[in-house]
Amino acid sequence: MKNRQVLKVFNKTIKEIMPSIYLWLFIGAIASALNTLLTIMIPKLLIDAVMKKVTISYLLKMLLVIGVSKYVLLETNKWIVIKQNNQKGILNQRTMKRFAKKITAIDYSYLEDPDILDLKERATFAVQSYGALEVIVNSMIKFLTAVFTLVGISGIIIQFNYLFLLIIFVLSALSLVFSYRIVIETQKSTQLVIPINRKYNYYVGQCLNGSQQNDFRIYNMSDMMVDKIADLNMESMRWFDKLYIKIANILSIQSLLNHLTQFVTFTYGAIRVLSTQFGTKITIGEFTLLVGASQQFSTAFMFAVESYFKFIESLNYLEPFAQFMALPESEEKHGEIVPESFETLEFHNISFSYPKSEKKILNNISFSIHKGEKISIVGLNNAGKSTIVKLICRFYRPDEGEILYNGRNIEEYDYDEYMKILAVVFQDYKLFPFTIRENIVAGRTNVSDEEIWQVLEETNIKAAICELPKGLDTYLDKHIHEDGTDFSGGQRQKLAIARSVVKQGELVILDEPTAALDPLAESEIYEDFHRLVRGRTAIFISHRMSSSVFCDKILLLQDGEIKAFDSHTNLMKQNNLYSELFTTQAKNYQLQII
Ligand SMILES: Nc1ncnc2c1ncn2[C@@H]1O[C@H](COP(=O)(O)OP(=O)(O)OP(=O)(O)O)[C@@H](O)[C@H]1O
Repeated sequence: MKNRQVLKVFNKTIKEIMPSIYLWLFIGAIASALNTLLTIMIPKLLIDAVMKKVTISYLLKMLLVIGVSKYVLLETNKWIVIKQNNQKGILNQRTMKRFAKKITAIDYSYLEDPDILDLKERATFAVQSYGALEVIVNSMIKFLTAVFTLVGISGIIIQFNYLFLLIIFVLSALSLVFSYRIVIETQKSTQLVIPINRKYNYYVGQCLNGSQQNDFRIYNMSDMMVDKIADLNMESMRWFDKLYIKIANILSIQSLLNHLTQFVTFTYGAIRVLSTQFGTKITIGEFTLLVGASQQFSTAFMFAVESYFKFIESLNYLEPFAQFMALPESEEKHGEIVPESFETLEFHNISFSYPKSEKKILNNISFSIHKGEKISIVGLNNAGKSTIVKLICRFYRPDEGEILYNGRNIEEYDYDEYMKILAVVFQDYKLFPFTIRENIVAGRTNVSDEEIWQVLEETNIKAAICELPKGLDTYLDKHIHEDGTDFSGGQRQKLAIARSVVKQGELVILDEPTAALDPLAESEIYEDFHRLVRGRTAIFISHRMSSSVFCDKILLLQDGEIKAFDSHTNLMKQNNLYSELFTTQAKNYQLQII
């Protein structure tokens, strides 16, 4: 992405979340430049007045005017800086909010794509750790201030001699070439260190993760992890050491150039005071003005170019953020039709491979589910069962074929409206750090406590919640809420199932919903399954074959193809993977009973 496009995204983001910042930026720059110019002028005005032997009252009036002007400018500057800082704080908050919203809105497939995950990581670094938007605003303030100051100072110096202005300009420009090198070197090193830091943070995260401590202890991983972290730390330090040496060398050359500028200024000023060699003689007051202007010119010039490069550098940093923000959102792909009540869901010659993968996960599969049917999808690990769920959820698009809901391609439906049809418990379902009620209701309005308790009873988790002092209003994560609760895996799974039931989607999908349940709870869920989904259409995925007995039909998936789609009774009459899996599991259970 080019800088111009990144700037466009920046501009769009600012305009959307805080357009007033531009106005404050401009006013602040003018006030700051005026303050600098007045500071340069004051010694000249005072010295000239003293040299001209003005009256005391004139001098006092002059001091009063200067004092009041300086005070007003300083107060204005202070007030503007407070305002700007306040706005920058709000800008950061709003940017993160915007970014978080984008993450939830982009196409799901992106969140399983390693390149996009890397981009998200870099974008997070840009806006959170580096604060790219704030850095850009800061560099804009500095740049504008420096440009306004430069214009004023150049106007002063040119009154003395335009050649002198040229010399000061060339020396300042030379100094800046070295500043540019510092920016480039820093940028290069930071980019190189990002992958090392990512690994470092990953390993540190693994060490801090409480849930992994059991394996750490059993397999004695502690020393290996600590060594790995130390190695990565050393690796990043080596990069930074190299960078610091380079920067130190560049800074000493810059310092030399600054001394040269001072030498030229004082020599030229002294000649102008003492002789007419380079023009008419100047007063001591004008000499101080020349020296002050020359020093401020170098500083302002340095600021202007440095802030410009900082601006460009921040645009580079912001690039991943801009790229991420430009990713298409799921909602952008949707149609506008509001789906009607569930009648059929049909896979029509569907083939699918995951993005950036050659492997065909589903190969020309076709099947249909009718209203009220309970379907079990059965297959070995990696057969593509969860992939079917992801396609139904529109997380991915099929490469070939169509998925039809009530005879219409699911893409034609309004995304949010289509999502309302689905009540899914994923294999890796997540509950959120909100209250039990908020988790279960999940954004639905008008859900009565009675309804919630009824579902909780059916999913066998009511008793555990009743025991909690705050009941439904108990928070689900003790890490964040001290008075929260940490349910067991099985209890959480029951809550996730309850959430899907409360959602009242017309198509219920349970992908391995009972993996963390004990055998009793599992058997209750199976038995209650029909009641839980209350006559709705359901797709059920489980490796526990006994669950299929409760379903109307079993979809047998093997090597990306459908090998059978029939009832349990019919499938058991044949010799197929399903009957093999079923009898093997049943035999195991019988053996265990014996
Ligand atoms: N995001 C992804 N990118 C690339 N490949 C993927 C992705 N998700 C899944 N796969 C691959 O697709 C194949 C099918 O996975 P899927 O999860 O659909 O199988 P499954 O039948 O549900 O397996 P299991 O019974 O183990 O849950 C697997 O080989 C898996 O590695």
